[in-house]
Amino acid sequence: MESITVAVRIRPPKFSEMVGSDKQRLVTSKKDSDLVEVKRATTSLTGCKRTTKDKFKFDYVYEGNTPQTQIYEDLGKVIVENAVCGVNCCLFAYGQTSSGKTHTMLGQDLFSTIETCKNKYDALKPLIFDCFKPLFFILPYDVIYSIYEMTGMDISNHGIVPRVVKELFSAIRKYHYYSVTCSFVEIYNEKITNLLEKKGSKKKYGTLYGGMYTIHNWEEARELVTIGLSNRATRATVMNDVSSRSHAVFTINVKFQPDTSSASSISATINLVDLAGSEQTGKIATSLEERKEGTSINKSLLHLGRVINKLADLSERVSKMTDKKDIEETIKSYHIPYRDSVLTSMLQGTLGGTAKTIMIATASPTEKNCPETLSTLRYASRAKIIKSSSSKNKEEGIDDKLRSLIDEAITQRYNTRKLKTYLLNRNRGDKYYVKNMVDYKDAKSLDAGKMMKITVFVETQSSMFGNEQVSKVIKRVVNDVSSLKPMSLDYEKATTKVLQLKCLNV
Ligand SMILES: Nc1ncnc2c1ncn2[C@@H]1O[C@H](COP(=O)(O)OP(=O)(O)OP(=O)(O)O)[C@@H](O)[C@H]1O
Repeated sequence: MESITVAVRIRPPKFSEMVGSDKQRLVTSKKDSDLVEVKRATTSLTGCKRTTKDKFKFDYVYEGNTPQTQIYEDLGKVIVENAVCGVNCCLFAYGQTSSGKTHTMLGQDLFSTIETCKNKYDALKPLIFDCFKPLFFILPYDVIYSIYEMTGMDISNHGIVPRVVKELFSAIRKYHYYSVTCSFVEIYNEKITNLLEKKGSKKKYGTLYGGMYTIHNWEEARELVTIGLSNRATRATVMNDVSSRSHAVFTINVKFQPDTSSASSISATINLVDLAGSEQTGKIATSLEERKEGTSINKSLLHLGRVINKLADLSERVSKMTDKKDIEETIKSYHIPYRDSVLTSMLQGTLGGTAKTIMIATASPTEKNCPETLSTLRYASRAKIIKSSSSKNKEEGIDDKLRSLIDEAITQRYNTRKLKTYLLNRNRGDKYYVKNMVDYKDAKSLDAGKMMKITVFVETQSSMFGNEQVSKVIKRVVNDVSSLKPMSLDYEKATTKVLQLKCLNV
């Protein structure tokens, strides 16, 4: 059993923090050290003023100038490596508002930012501490762009999410069969919203099935992330001009067949989470609505904390046991309250246990934020106790795959038949036409693409089945679908006509 990985990233001080009265930096980490030290002024019971030092030890501690590439190399790469071995993963960023969570998880697509901002200062604000900064203020964009293209340097400033997806595709591209689906949702006031489907977003890539978008390459994923980010609930607060007021969860399901000669496939789920700010409500809320929002954020972070505490408690108990049976039984009977909040229900299966879990605690370096920083570091220390033993998801054998295809085929066949009946009866008058169409609205869910996939799968792999009954079912479905093909054009026309009739209130 290993502890979950916990890293701390201290954001560089902002300009205002360097020149104002708040300039004293209290969070320090010695170079190449895994220690964070928080110095704070306290007053003893006798009234003496003194400086207290709180020390915390983590797996990684990053200071302000650590580049995004380094964070990815240490924390993101592990996620990809585990996922391609079939291990579920979760990486989440926790910290107060404006401490750098979104910067770490999503970062900025520098060139598209320059395109949209058309303002050097705004576009380059996030790069203020980058060593490339002087160049941007002297040279025009296109010259800079060409220099970076020529040198192949990665200055995209992308965060962990786009880098993980990019590397994931490079890792699985070599396999004969693979599928990647993703979703990007936000949890705001305990409600889940699909960030890829909100009004105004132009869905250019991917096909939606069961709430997940199928993506074929990293450019498609990048497009989806951009759409999602533009739909996210943000608001200017006293501490951050574009504060994220929701938890954003980017989920990737990956499935691939590593070996063409074997029929089994490997699958894994990755949850990448940018949590909403963990500060006390009073610190940034100025209106009733903001207070309500802050309370909801705090509540769900509290539930996450509870789950973390329970997982840590379970790990402590289990570490004292030696008998394998006792350990198994304790784990089985121990209740972890995942269902108490939307966030923890979503993360169940990728937090602790057999999953690879990584937490990045982000912190501000200034004195003013000292109480919040201490609270973040304490939360992170608690998470450090959680033990997990990453293990692979069960490989899906040919039987499982076949079973799910048959279930799918049977549903499709049912819909096909309904559609067929409808098409044959459609000449019986307009009223019947509409009623019938409503009755048979399920038929609309007939997915030609999916039937095609099943047919190809059956045709190419039928020799493997060796099961007469199974072959029969699949053959019947294939026949049904092909008999429907000539009618499908009519079906399109029929749908349009029904819509027209409905508008006329027939
Ligand atoms: N490591 C860093 N290097 C350079 N700039 C950073 C870094 N971390 C954060 N920033 C900048 O600080 C500002 C606030 O960061 P960010 O929006 O990521 O905070 P946050 O924790 O997500 O805040 P909120 O919870 O309010 O959304 C942004 O302008 C961001 O670009």
